[in-house]
Amino acid sequence: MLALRTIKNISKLNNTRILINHCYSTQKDENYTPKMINHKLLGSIPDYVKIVEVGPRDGLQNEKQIVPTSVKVELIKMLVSSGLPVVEATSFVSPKWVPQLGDAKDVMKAIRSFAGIRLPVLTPNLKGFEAAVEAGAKEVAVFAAASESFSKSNINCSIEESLARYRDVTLAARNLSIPVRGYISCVVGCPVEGSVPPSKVAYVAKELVNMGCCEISLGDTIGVGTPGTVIPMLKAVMDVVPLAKLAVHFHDTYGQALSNILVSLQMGIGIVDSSVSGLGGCPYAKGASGNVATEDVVYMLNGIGVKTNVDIGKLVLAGDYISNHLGRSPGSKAAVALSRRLASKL
Ligand SMILES: CC(C)(COP(=O)([O-])OP(=O)([O-])OC[C@H]1O[C@@H](n2cnc3c(N)ncnc32)[C@H](O)[C@@H]1OP(=O)([O-])[O-])[C@@H](O)C(=O)NCCC(=O)NCCSC(=O)C[C@@](C)(O)CC(=O)[O-]
Repeated sequence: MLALRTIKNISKLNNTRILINHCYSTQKDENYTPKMINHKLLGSIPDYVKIVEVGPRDGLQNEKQIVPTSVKVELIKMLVSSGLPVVEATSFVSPKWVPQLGDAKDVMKAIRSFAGIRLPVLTPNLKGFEAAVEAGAKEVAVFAAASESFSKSNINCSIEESLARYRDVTLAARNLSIPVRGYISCVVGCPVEGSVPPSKVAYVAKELVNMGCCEISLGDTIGVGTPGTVIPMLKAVMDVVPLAKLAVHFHDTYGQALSNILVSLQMGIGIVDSSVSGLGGCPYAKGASGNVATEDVVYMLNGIGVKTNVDIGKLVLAGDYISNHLGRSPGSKAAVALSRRLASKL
């Protein structure tokens, strides 16, 4: 495992980029519309990317060994301190289905007073929504799928039944002025059905927007996508949903996540989901690996001059903290390389 002193110095390696990030600290992510810049190598891309950190939820939900609530809370605190604008905190789902997140109420109660940060939680139905609001959640997310088989195995109902449930959730949320994000799983491939038609993804996305979801996160749940399948899917969704509402959510099973993110940026998308240290995987998507690592995303965005406001050194510290707890090496190549590079200079 990496020495604390080593990691604490990583910020210095990225000195120039971090200065740029601090200059950008006035960026507001509410009602965020990407401002495009003409990149001399990559064409038109957003000048700022809003990173939605999903580590404490998507990252941990598949871990067999129960992580203590205090560790989850400390992880969220460290992620918040790195400058991330949104940290998805937990899920108000059935503890029988996802035992790891059975402490959602306690996590939410411990973090709800954190200032200047958005801490959404997943809610699969009205029961979850009501519990989340009672625990202090100010933002929620619903999660549908573009594949019938996955919908059934993940939330025990058909796509249409899930949309009906989410109409109830979005209506209740509107009455309380609570923003709702909509996830779509299996946007390019399903573990049971194989490839998924872009028109199906576009249909579900439009339904979620029509019921009031303010953002649509397009999830390659099993990480099978390449630019060859991601581009047609994004085109179909962009025909029916405003670009500013779209986020991408790539798992890195086949090592394609960064390429897929890059083409998404080139298509104008400015919101990217990722998980610290590459943690993650859906308990109902066998064989799927973790989400793309937040450290790797920030490293790439720093390298192409796209702002995020995130301090990569602090992010590496957070990744090391949770990896230490789980007893494994950090799952971010950038984190490992930055730490080694710094260690060799000490
Ligand atoms: C949706 C349900 C609840 C349906 O589960 P069900 O068994 O069909 O629900 P039910 O309505 O028949 O209720 C059964 C029991 O669950 C309870 N229950 C019912 N609702 C809740 C709730 N909200 N919170 C707590 N308890 C709940 C309910 O009270 C009852 O309790 P009992 O009477 O047996 O004691 C279940 O299937 C479930 O919880 N699924 C969640 C699965 C999950 O969390 N998957 C991972 C998240 S999605 C994901 O990771 C993909 C994503 C978003 O990251 C994007 C991507 O990568 O693709």
